[in-house]
Amino acid sequence: MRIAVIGTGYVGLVTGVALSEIGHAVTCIDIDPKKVEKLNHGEPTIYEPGLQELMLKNMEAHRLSFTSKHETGLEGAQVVYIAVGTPRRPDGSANLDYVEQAARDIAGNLSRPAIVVIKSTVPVGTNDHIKRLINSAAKDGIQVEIASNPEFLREGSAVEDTFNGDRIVIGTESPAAADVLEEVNRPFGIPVLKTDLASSEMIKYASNAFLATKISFINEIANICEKLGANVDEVATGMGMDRRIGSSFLKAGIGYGGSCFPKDTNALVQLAGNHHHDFNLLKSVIEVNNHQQVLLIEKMLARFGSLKEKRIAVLGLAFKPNTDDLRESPALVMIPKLVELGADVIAYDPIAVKNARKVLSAPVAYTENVGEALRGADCVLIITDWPAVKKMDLSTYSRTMNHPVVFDGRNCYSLDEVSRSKIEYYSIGRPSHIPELIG
Ligand SMILES: NC(=O)c1ccc[n+]([C@@H]2O[C@H](COP(=O)([O-])OP(=O)(O)OC[C@H]3O[C@@H](n4cnc5c(N)ncnc54)[C@H](O)[C@@H]3O)[C@@H](O)[C@H]2O)c1
Ligand SMILES: O=c1ccn([C@@H]2O[C@H](COP(=O)(O)OP(=O)(O)O[C@H]3O[C@H](CO)[C@@H](O)[C@H](O)[C@H]3O)[C@@H](O)[C@H]2O)c(=O)[nH]1
Repeated sequence: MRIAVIGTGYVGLVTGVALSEIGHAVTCIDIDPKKVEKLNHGEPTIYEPGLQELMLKNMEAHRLSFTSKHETGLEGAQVVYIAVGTPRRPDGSANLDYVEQAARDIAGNLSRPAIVVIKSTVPVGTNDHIKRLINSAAKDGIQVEIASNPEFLREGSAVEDTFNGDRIVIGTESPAAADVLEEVNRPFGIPVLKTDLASSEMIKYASNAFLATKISFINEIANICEKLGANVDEVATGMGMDRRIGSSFLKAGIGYGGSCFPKDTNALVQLAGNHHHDFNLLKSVIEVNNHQQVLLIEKMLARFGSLKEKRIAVLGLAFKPNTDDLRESPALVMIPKLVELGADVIAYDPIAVKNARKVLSAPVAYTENVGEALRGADCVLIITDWPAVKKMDLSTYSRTMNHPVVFDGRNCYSLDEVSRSKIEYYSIGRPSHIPELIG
């Protein structure tokens, strides 16, 4: 099948690479010529384990190419994926400007009838709107069918998720279009759910909202555990053993970040509100998450009285490990707050420092070496559960820091291990550890 993918962000690039890997001829189009130039040199524009090898393999096999010209990329395409951004507007709703522009680009350049597949996360009704937009503006009256095919990959494990997903959702108006897309995806060997457009669009928002709800739920349980002396990790393990509940997304911490959960939960609240439904449950999920991001700073203030001139080592900037993405990372809320409180911050991340320099204006020192961050620090704040942090021997803290006081936003260490160490330790939803003789 001849396929065009519009957008080479996370979703567009991984989709394009994966579709070429299963044998399709794919051209990825991006309006950013710098991205296209990099891609044409075999360099992915995102950090994603396993992506570059697959990309190079399929470029060499002439199944995968990149262009900044819609006319070239759309030439002969039978299926066109839209995978452009749908960022949050100030009121929380999804901004559809990029999707609409992609639709106009398709209308102006398509050379044959095609199925247009929206992979971007879009509010219910968008597929319908985009189909009308393309068909009313179509060059030479060329008409398209529309399909919703939401993406469920996670950053940091995008390649793995794409080839081992739980389901592929295909929403269409016509069974014929659904059959074509089922055929396109057949080599993945993943169960396909064929449904209508609106339900498909809703499955994406409902899935992200549900996962975010699980996280805020366990974070609230964590906050109660702290008051009662229980250990949230034990509680989550016990809950997760019930197959009706499931063990995933029950890891308590400083809250969810990333380019999707914050944006999509807000968009769903807004979408419901537009149709006179007050989505109170989801509003609370968002509120709990926002509060969770500052709770550890409150604990730091309770411990030290003031953070003025305290040297704080922040471990992790990315919103989760295995990505250099900082979009909606708790670091973007917590670091400026620490600086505002007068702290002297040195931030460690193995791969996200370059991106942090672009988006964090607070005066912060950066390092890609965890030891350098710890040297002479008065306390540590763990924001991302990077393997290098999780694997660290706890004696490193007591050997290198001024005072080994650790505020762990990701529950990286077992309390057993901590109790045998000399560190003073505060985590989420678990008893603190305060050894004797710490200043
Ligand atoms: N990032 C994720 O992990 C993830 C996972 C699932 C779903 N999604 C959804 O997928 C969509 C894309 O997300 P992303 O993170 O890949 O976005 P992104 O912003 O990283 O990338 C979008 C790309 O599209 C390009 N673009 C914009 N308009 C264009 C046009 N008219 N023609 C060609 N290129 C154009 C941009 O230059 C950019 O490179 C969003 O709706 C998002 O919610 C994202
Ligand atoms: O038990 C957990 C699980 C996750 N998180 C946090 O939640 C955020 C999101 O994590 P994750 O879901 O792993 O990453 P994303 O790449 O944002 O993926 C989510 O968002 C994507 C975009 O819509 C979807 O495609 C994925 O299915 C969905 O998992 C991160 O800050 C994690 O630290 C927790 O705090 N506790």
